[in-house]
Amino acid sequence: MLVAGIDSSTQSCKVVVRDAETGALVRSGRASHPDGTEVDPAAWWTALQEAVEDAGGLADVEAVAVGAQQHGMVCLDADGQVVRPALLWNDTRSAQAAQDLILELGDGDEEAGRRAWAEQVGVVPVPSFTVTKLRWLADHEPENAARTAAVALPHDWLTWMLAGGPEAGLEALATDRGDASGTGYWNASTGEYVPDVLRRALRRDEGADLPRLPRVLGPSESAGRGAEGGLAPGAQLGAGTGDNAAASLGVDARPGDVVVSIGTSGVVSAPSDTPPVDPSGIVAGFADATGRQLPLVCTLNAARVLTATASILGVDVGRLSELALEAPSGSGGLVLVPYLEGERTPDRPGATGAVHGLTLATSTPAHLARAAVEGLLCGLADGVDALVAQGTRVDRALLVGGGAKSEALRQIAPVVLGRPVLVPPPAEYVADGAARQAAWLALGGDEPPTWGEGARDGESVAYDAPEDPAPGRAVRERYAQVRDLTDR
Ligand SMILES: Nc1ncnc2c1ncn2[C@@H]1O[C@H](COP(=O)(O)OP(=O)(O)O)[C@@H](O)[C@H]1O
Ligand SMILES: O=C(CO)[C@@H](O)[C@H](O)COP(=O)(O)O
Repeated sequence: MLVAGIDSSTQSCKVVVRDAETGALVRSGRASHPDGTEVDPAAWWTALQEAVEDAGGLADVEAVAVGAQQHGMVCLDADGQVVRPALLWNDTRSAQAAQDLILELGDGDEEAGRRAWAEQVGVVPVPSFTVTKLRWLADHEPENAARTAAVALPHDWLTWMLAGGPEAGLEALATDRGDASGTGYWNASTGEYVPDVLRRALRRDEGADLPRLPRVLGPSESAGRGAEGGLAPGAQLGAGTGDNAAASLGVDARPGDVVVSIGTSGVVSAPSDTPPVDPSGIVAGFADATGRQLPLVCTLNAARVLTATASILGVDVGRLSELALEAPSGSGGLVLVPYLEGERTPDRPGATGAVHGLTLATSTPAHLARAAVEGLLCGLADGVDALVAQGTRVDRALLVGGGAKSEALRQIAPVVLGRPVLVPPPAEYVADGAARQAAWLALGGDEPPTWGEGARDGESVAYDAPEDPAPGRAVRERYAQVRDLTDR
């Protein structure tokens, strides 16, 4: 029996077809997404069609599930038509909205507002979260806000499109705990939507209608069947989930593991039984795709820091990695603060990147290459510290995402993170997690199927934590000296 998993992420769409019982890879496909932080969902649908075709079609799969970039705001009108292009997780135009929503919940007191959000919703708004995008819409495009009859996320919308889209009706919209927890109006601790927050975001009066929200399915529940004549005709549709929850399932993260994902975003997340309550907003109280919690820290700048630095140096990312490994640990004091798209963690949506510590000695391509890798990792190491401060056990890091292909990043990660790092064989772990969820739906049972070594397309590579933690500490201390010397 075959199942399929989809990863509709920021930069591309990937499809894997795997054996439901063993997890063995049968075939795969991919297609690119357009650039930009505002994207017409039709582009995701086109890319999914191309990726499915590249993967040899889905006519023979029993079940399919979609993992996708989190938080994107997809507004639908009463006929199921998209109201405006989706605002993505890395679109920072709702920075003021985030600030306003914090202040409003605290009656003008920011600290009280942060505490109220952390306790009542499990997250403190940053511009990534859907709730802040809805407030932006209400303030800047009130006609579009008024036309919005339903709000979905990228994975909800793609799953619904597989089920027939507008013909299936808005009532067919479904989501899962993992992605719902990234909206800012669903609480992962209670498992409930928080309608008052949605009402507040949209500035709708008490008693006025609220847009329809997708039904929140359990981890192995069905979202219906693929429409006849569609991309996956008759296939069972899994609940799907956000890409980070899917990656956690795909890589089979266990307590003690922190998944470090170097994609467009940099993410550290760890499966847990305890929802975090972090008024600083650094650790978001998200849910996972197995029924548990997934405390998570996310930066806006990760793999693209490497491509941007490679472009400055006029080399490719392979050469960037070689250069980085030629420079000394700490890059001779050269630090690259990688806020190239503004930053979410720390919450500095208007910040820009910076280079500190240029001297004649550090003015070399190798020093800059290493500073890029170290800067990117220092931001993530701060995230790991924040997870630990919330009581999360972190024994080792599992490195995934496109940037994990960089040998320099692999070798420097244990130094900066101060922990052993395991790099699973290169694979599409988000799509794999979605496929495992689809297999769970198709096969039944209380737990997702255990996929052994047969599901792995290669060997994991282990990088030990350094015996001497001092160089790693020095890198982080130097980074901390200059991290905040940037505009907001
Ligand atoms: N060998 C490599 N070294 C560094 N970065 C790489 C390498 N291979 C791919 N990447 C980067 O990985 C990113 C894509 O990773 P991916 O996890 O698919 O991102 P996303 O899920 O956000 O679409 C791209 O920015 C690409 O440049
Ligand atoms: O906003 C977050 C997590 O909160 C991002 O992780 C997005 O989910 C996009 O992921 P990638 O495309 O970078 O994988």
